[in-house]
Amino acid sequence: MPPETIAIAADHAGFELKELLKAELVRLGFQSLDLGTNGPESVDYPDFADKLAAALKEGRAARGVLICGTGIGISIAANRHRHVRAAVCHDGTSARLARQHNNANVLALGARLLGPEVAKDCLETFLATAFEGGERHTRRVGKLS
Ligand SMILES: O=C(CO)[C@H](O)[C@H](O)[C@H](O)COP(=O)(O)O
Repeated sequence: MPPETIAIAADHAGFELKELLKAELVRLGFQSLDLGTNGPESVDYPDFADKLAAALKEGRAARGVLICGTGIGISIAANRHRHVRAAVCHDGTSARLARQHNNANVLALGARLLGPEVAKDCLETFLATAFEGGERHTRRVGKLS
């Protein structure tokens, strides 16, 4: 079976962490779909959230990672798309619960807030954790869309 493709995008604040997490994705056995930005020049995070939302909608990836300075702006932008459930995570626990309870399909990270090891832990946990399902979580997630 081919490796699962994970879409990844960032603004200028998240560019460096995106590069690091791309390598981490390969180490974890995934393939990355890099949607930019491709350098440290200032860009607007909504543009990259929109690119990732489009990739998910078109089936080019089922899950994604978005990075800006705090994870906040880019997650707000991504969550304007009905098919996106983007969760800003700060540690392994929030990443695990974002999957188990919220069935989040996008991990949002703040590159100016997290060290590389914590960011890698968020990524690995997010990708390894399944939605818990069950009546209450399924009902609540259903109400989101
Ligand atoms: O949207 C944000 C704040 O929630 C992100 O952290 C952005 O990356 C940040 O606003 C970019 O700031 P800059 O001063 O333009 O580098």
